[in-house]
Amino acid sequence: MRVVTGSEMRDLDQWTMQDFGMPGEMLMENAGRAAAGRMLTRLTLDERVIVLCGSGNNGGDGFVIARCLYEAGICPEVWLIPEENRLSGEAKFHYGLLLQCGIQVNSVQAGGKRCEDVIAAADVVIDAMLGTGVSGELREPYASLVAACNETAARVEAVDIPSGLPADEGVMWHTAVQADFTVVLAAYKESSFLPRTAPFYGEIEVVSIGLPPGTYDLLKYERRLWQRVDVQTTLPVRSAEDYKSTYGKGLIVGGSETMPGAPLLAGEAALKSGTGLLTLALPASFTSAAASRLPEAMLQPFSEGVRLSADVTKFDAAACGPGLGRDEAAAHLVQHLIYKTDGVLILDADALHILRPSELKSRRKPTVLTPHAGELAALTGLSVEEVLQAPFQTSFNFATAYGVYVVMKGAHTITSTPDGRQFVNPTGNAVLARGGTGDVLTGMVLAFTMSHTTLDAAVANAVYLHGAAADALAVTVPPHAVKTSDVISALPLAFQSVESTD
Ligand SMILES: NC(=O)C1=CN([C@@H]2O[C@H](COP(=O)(O)OP(=O)(O)OC[C@H]3O[C@@H](n4cnc5c(N)ncnc54)[C@H](O)[C@@H]3O)[C@@H](O)[C@H]2O)[C@@H](O)CC1
Ligand SMILES: Nc1ncnc2c1ncn2[C@@H]1O[C@H](COP(=O)(O)OP(=O)(O)O)[C@@H](O)[C@H]1O
Ligand SMILES: [K+]
Repeated sequence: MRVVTGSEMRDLDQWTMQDFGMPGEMLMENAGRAAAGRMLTRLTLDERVIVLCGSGNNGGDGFVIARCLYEAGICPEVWLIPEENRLSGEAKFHYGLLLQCGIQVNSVQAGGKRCEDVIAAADVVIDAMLGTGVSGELREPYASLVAACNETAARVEAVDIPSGLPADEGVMWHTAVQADFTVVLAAYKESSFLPRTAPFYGEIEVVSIGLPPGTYDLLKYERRLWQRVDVQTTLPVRSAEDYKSTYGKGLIVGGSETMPGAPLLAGEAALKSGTGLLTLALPASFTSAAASRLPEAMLQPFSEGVRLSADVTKFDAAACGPGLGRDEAAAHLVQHLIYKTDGVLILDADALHILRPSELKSRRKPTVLTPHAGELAALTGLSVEEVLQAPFQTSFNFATAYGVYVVMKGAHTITSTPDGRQFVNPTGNAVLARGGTGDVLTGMVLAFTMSHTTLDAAVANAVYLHGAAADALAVTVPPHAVKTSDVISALPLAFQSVESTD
């Protein structure tokens, strides 16, 4: 399932109409009919339904939806917001069809009965006022109608985008319809994954509108949801012939006097995600505690302030950062790993604060960075607010500029590849909003980079299953009564959830 910007969506529509030859009226019929189909699964014959139609193509979808509801025996009250003469193109065509069916259309501009009062008295409001074409502050009468939608007790179902909300990240916006459901046309829009804008969508359903196969390949960059089926088709199957080294030799470097637990969480997660041979490089003062907690791991003690004695070239993959601290010795360690490791290097937590980004360009083997918004802000010199406003662009820019994978963590983690593709993660919940869950992810990424055929799948699958473990926990335990190591304990449930055939 693709994730697009407003302008990419317009390109897709244009290619479908001009190059593929599908008339715009047909595309709009497909869109409206598909949206109506979803809405009809919730509508009952006794509900008072109002369809609000704007002047652009989103309004055109509203005319089609109204006609489809009539076909199904539901008589919505249709309201046209602009003057009739403002309609053009496909929207005008479908307005004409609606009138030919003998369906009455009320006009907001005509005066008399107030649309706001009808919205207040409705059971269901279908919001086809504004879609991807919205720009700037909402003008009247849209601003008042959006406010009325947000005051009514009715169920609000938006078409494509809740009116007023931008399709893209990074756009200033003012107010928007708070929908209960949004039937998204063809592809997710970026704003459905951003912390500030996602809540306006309510529950999202994506419908196909008949874009021809291969259309998405014409877009310059691939940006898509990483779904269960992707995990199912890329997760390696363990074979009876496997040996302990089949899944690689992994190294985790981290820990300091004040944060001894972080590398242990990463280590336990790596072991529970398939790693056969794991070495933990930790400050010498707590290796005995580590040995009793993780007897499966080998240990490389280092005295704080002293460099790592292990030959890092012997490892297939290394992860560095959890609990490491940010002093000069830690910075030397990170630099040492950047220059000396001969496999995949994963940098997380403190390592992200002390690395010099320019040094990443010297790496000949892949590098994976796993920052949250604050860490990506530190890496890029932007503010956290700027990163949160444009997570797609910020992580894309960093990944492509430095040739690294960037896993920007959040409620919808975005993985960017060095060549500019992006995968959005659908799993996870607020169970993960607690200290140490990022360390767990780091261990999983380490394990998966050594077991998977491609690094894209390794990173995206680790993120997916990390979230799936939290989802499995959330259905069995109240989210308050969880600690981070419970997420590791739930990993078998996460693996099972993708292995089952239902
Ligand atoms: N062929 C296509 O392009 C298709 C488009 N579709 C629909 O078309 C939508 C996009 O259509 P449009 O590009 O016509 O744009 P919209 O329908 O989103 O809105 C454009 C109209 O809104 C007005 N407007 C913009 N900003 C405003 C503001 N701040 N305050 C008040 N009015 C404002 C503009 O004057 C313009 O008339 C999609 O979201 C989707 O619902 C679907 O029908 C599928 C096919
Ligand atoms: N509300 C949430 N919904 C889904 N995932 C979340 C949420 N909050 C945090 N996460 C996930 O939890 C992890 C937190 O990582 P991080 O911020 O590095 O924590 P720490 O440094 O304490 O380990 C990330 O994988 C992030 O995507
Ligand atoms: K809308």
